[in-house]
Amino acid sequence: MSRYAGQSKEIHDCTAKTGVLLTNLGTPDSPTPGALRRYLREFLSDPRVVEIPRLIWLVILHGIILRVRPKKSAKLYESIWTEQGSPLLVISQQQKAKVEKALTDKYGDNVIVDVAMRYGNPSIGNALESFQAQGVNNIIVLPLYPQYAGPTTGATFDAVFNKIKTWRWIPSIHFQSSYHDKPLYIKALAASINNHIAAHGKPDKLVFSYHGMPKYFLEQGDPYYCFSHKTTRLVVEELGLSKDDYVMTFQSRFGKAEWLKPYTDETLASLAEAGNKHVAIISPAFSADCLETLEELVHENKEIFITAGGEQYHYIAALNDADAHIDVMLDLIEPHIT
Ligand SMILES: C=CC1=C(C)c2cc3[nH]c(cc4nc(cc5[nH]c(cc1n2)c(C)c5CCC(=O)O)C(CCC(=O)O)=C4C)c(C)c3C=C
Ligand SMILES: [Fe+2]
Ligand SMILES: [Fe+2]
Repeated sequence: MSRYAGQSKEIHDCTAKTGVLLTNLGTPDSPTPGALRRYLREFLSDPRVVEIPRLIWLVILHGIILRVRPKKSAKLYESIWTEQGSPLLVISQQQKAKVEKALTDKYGDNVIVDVAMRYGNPSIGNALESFQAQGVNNIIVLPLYPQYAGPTTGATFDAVFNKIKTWRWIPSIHFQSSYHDKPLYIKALAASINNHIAAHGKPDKLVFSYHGMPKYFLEQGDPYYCFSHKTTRLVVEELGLSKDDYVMTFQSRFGKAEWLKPYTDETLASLAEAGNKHVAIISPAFSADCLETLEELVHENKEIFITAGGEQYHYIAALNDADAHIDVMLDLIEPHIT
């Protein structure tokens, strides 16, 4: 058996064919403790995600976390699960269908589009194998994380490299590392906030809540914190907001280490205690609604705000498969189609 995977000679002289791979983080196959254990084991074993010394982490992961967390997380996933499956996967498939339609309308079958998850299914490896079998010789990888972070975008590129390094013929490949400051993305967020304000009125505070990460990632040189601040600054400028109109926070803490601050839950409680009655919250780091928005932002944090004296709490949905969001993706993809 050969060391590298090759293709049949028939596709060696085929015309240029581009494969566009949209990716997101991953989600369990079902909202059950067993599926959660498999998913969390793969996700949390990745050194890109948890960087504490390997041996110590594996003891904590297998000895404590994988015994406790799957049951707790399964209940949360159950509360957001839909008939079609996990919202993150369902929305990712809707995004893929719209991007595929726009690109095939314009480029015919010279472009194919697929969606994959970094952890769990559908896998990045299978999507790349399918590209290879279809004679793709130009690959565009678009991880749907607007702000580059090692644990998300970096980990995605690892998976792509690991697959492609087994191929005999390596195609042209474009990785979209970040798009936190791209004008169409900023305008799409601003328009979504404006639509929300038109429907529900101007909040006392607009909260920009980003998925958090341990502070040591920032100290070791990860740009996510700074990219997130840049996104907020550009959206605020686009909306013409003043300093008192908004706050920026980080959510979804996990584990004992210090994470990026200020924390979303603590900030919401202080905002209510300080007399803010009405907040609207948006989470620009999520390109699709998922557990961290539909459970944590829609329910958990609302309860915190209302219990602390707040009255109106609104979550502004992720850009999901909105046309303006599909345009953001097309704008990132099209320059790299050959
Ligand atoms: C353990 C550390 C974690 C880091 C670092 C982290 C970074 C990070 N994550 C996202 C986006 C998503 N995270 C999601 C789920 C999720 N994240 C963590 C932990 C870390 N994330 C856990 C343990 C989980 C699983 C859910 C749970 O058990 O609580 C998801 C998927 C949600 C879904 O619907 O399936 C996304 C998307 C970003 C952008 C990010 C960057 C800093
Ligand atoms: Fe996460
Ligand atoms: Fe969470």
